[in-house]
Amino acid sequence: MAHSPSLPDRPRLDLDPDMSDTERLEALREHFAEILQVHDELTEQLDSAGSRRDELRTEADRLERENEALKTSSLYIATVEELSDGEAIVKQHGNNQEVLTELPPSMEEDLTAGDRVAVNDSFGIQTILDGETDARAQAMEVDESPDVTYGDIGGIDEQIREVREAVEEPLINPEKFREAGIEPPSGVLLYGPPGTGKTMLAKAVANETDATFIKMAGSELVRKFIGEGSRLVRDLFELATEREPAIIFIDEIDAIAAKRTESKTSGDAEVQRTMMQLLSEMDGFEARGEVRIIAATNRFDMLDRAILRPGRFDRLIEVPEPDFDGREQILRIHTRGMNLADDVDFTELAGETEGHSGAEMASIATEAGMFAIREDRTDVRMSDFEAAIEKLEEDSAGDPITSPGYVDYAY
Ligand SMILES: Nc1ncnc2c1ncn2[C@@H]1O[C@H](COP(=O)(O)OP(=O)(O)OP(=O)(O)O)[C@@H](O)[C@H]1O
Repeated sequence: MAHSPSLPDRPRLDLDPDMSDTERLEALREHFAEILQVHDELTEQLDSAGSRRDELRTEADRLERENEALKTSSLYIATVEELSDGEAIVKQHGNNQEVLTELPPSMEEDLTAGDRVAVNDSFGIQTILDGETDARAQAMEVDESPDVTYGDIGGIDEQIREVREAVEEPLINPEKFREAGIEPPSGVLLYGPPGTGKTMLAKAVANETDATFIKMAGSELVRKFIGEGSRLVRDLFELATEREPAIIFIDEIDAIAAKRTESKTSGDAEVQRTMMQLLSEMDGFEARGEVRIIAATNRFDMLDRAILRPGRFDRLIEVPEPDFDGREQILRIHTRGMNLADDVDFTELAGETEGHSGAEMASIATEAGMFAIREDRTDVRMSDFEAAIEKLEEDSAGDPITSPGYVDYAY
């Protein structure tokens, strides 16, 4: 904080009774001059205090605006663990951080331990969530306008064409199908190894058709929302109908639609109920208008064939690992914004990355950029890409899931 400047000393007037009139006059003149000087100094201090006040006012306005923005920004989800005397211990979901927070008086009566609440950055409780809103919000990722385009996806042009034909056409030109007297595919299943662009494809279709993208992960339904699976599947289709045109994307569908014999959770009636709900939603699908459904799996071999019957996921599209040209294209896409040195040779890099997925090609590009930054350079060189490939191979050597040779699925 700035200190206030000290005030000038008050001028003293010392008049000696023995002074002559001339001396008195001189002393008075001097005193007057001193008073004028003090006056000037005080005026100057007043001016600078005035401008400091203006500065503080601007700062206060800015803080107020920031405060408003904070109040309206995103909230975190937490669970109330204990309540006592106007205070509560809440535990934030995700990072499990526990915090003691003061209760707003208006909420004291309504809150009980175990309630789920929305808290702001300073853990102030903003609202009490009902269970339904909370699970729905957590289980589904809703994106009104995803920004992925077909141009961002490399090496799977044929798959893009097939998805456009099966999902985009029926949404944009439904009359074409009516006139030709054919039913568009009900659901599209994308299958293939991890990180090959399946999610990107679904997002790009939503973008291209101005549809809302609604994603649900099968594995989360089984792991996180035990007992809520079938209700959430119903909610998923309900939400899509509310937001149509919409693309429903069910990732890792094998988690809820595995063959009984192979599923680890085969005995789990809950998983079975979730799958039955999905099938019944899909069977009543035609009436739903502008909603299209895409699912993805890395484990095609595990799927219960019931979900592949006509009227359900009846268009299967394999999304394989990128080939030589695909890897080159993906690298080009992910280095579009980079400052590349002249020696970067994409063809050579594509040759050195056999067996790597699209996601791995993307991480090679990012890692190469990091190597350049670490060396304080702004251009990314061939040697950075080579170091990035080496790092990726070292990192995945001990990890059978991401290592290039992983072929645990059979089609
Ligand atoms: N064909 C591709 N073209 C460009 N980038 C790609 C491609 N495939 C993967 N990527 C990169 O990898 C990331 C992950 O890809 P995506 O989520 O689409 O894979 P996925 O097939 O859905 O994987 P998973 O089966 O693990 O869910 C993308 O965000 C993108 O950066």
